[in-house]
Amino acid sequence: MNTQRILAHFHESAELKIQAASALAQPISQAIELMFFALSNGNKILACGNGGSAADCQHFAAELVGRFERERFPLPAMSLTTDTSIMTAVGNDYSYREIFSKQVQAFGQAGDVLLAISTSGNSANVIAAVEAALEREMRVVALTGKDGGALGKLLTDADVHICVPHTRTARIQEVHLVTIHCICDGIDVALFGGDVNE
Ligand SMILES: O=C(CO)[C@@H](O)[C@H](O)[C@H](O)[C@H](O)COP(=O)(O)O
Ligand SMILES: [Zn+2]
Repeated sequence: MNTQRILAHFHESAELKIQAASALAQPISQAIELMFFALSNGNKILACGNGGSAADCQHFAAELVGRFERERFPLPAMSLTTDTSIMTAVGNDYSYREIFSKQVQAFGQAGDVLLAISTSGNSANVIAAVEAALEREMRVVALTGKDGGALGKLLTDADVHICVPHTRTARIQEVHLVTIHCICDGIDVALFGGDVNE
């Protein structure tokens, strides 16, 4: 295969990351503060998203419960994308739209944070989860792209919207991943101070 396409992917991805950094640094910093505040007060983080974003949720939860770059105690984060019995039962008996919102209603408590990931901001099940979270007085950190979709419009001033300025799903997901790593690093720095890579 012509390597031109491969080079184009790398270049577009790298250029977007550089371009998005200045726009996203502030909301990412707010997301770190919001999550650290919740964790410091005995609250937890729930995460939901579809497809590649489901994988991102699991990646994030693994880094909080296990570790990111430093040894530390486990932090309470849970991906709502992993229990196939819950998801198939709710999807089958109710609707696919409710597979995350029912779990938010079951596990979410006031003060918890929902990490809602959707590149379009228009996935009905992620939107329903955000609505359920807001009803429970949880805070929301939304990772989106494009124009933030319907999800972006639901958020309040107490929530954080990290909207990647691009239209291509794959590129948006790649920026979501570096954002997740920034958040994990920021939580570690908030816990322990400046780190090895400063
Ligand atoms: O990873 C990819 C595409 O790169 C896909 O699996 C993608 O995540 C799925 O099509 C999702 O259903 C897209 O949903 P969303 O990001 O618009 O909420
Ligand atoms: Zn993907």
